[in-house]
Amino acid sequence: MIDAKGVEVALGERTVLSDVDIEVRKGEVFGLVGPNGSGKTTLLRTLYRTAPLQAGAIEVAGLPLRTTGRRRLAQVLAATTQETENRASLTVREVVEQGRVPHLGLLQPMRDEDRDIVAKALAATSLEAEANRDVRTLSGGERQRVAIARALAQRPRILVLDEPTNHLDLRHQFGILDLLRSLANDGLAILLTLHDLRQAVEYCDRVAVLNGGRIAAAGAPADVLDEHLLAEVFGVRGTLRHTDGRPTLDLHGIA
Ligand SMILES: Nc1ncnc2c1ncn2[C@@H]1O[C@H](COP(=O)(O)OP(=O)(O)OP(=O)(O)O)[C@@H](O)[C@H]1O
Repeated sequence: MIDAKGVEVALGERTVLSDVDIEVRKGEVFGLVGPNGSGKTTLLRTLYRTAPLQAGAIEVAGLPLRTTGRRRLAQVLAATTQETENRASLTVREVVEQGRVPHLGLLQPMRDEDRDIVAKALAATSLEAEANRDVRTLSGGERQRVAIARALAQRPRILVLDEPTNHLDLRHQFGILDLLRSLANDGLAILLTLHDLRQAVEYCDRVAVLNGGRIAAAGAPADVLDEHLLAEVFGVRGTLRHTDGRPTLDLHGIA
């Protein structure tokens, strides 16, 4: 669903990503992890084209990113960014309805099926009770869920999320991760950045570790996030365990 090869990105004078390959498949939750400044957000930004691709090639749902139109791209790929700030006076429902825009003709009003999709996106993110509130009055966590609801309303094949658990209390973190898991089980390809390596181990089918703009390792989290890599890349001590056949990560502090 996402096939990136040899991605190189420079911002200003700095080369921020070099020789990055990733492949995200239908039905999987793929985590991008790495220390601060390692290039995670930049890699996501290349996908929605707010960071320039100097070299390499990216295909999304079989479409070459360089030559695909904005609207066509938005029909297959939806993204939530760290900037969930909304300055206009819109209700939660109106923001989520924006997700339908790539599927409607110019000036075409919302159809019943669009309203139904919006209602489902609001329900999936537990926002039904907030639907008529002005988004500017919401907490950071509530806005995060609005951004996810808008992306879901786009009915994409690929969902890209930059730190979707940021600002969320623990219950809503697990709620969102469970939701993403079930969306992947239904066939969506999900690419997300995460800082919490324990969540990456528990929720991601595969991860890629970015370090200094390069892929340091990629694969199943239990194969990748070993003691050596945790110390080398993240500077922490950690141990992987298997409980009831599922991997979990214990972190013990600074290496
Ligand atoms: N517009 C820019 N101009 C120059 N350098 C930039 C620009 N944007 C980001 N960078 C640099 O690119 C590098 C990668 O940044 P990026 O935001 O992709 O990292 P990240 O892994 O998402 O970090 P974090 O975990 O802190 O969110 C950093 O060193 C950052 O300072």
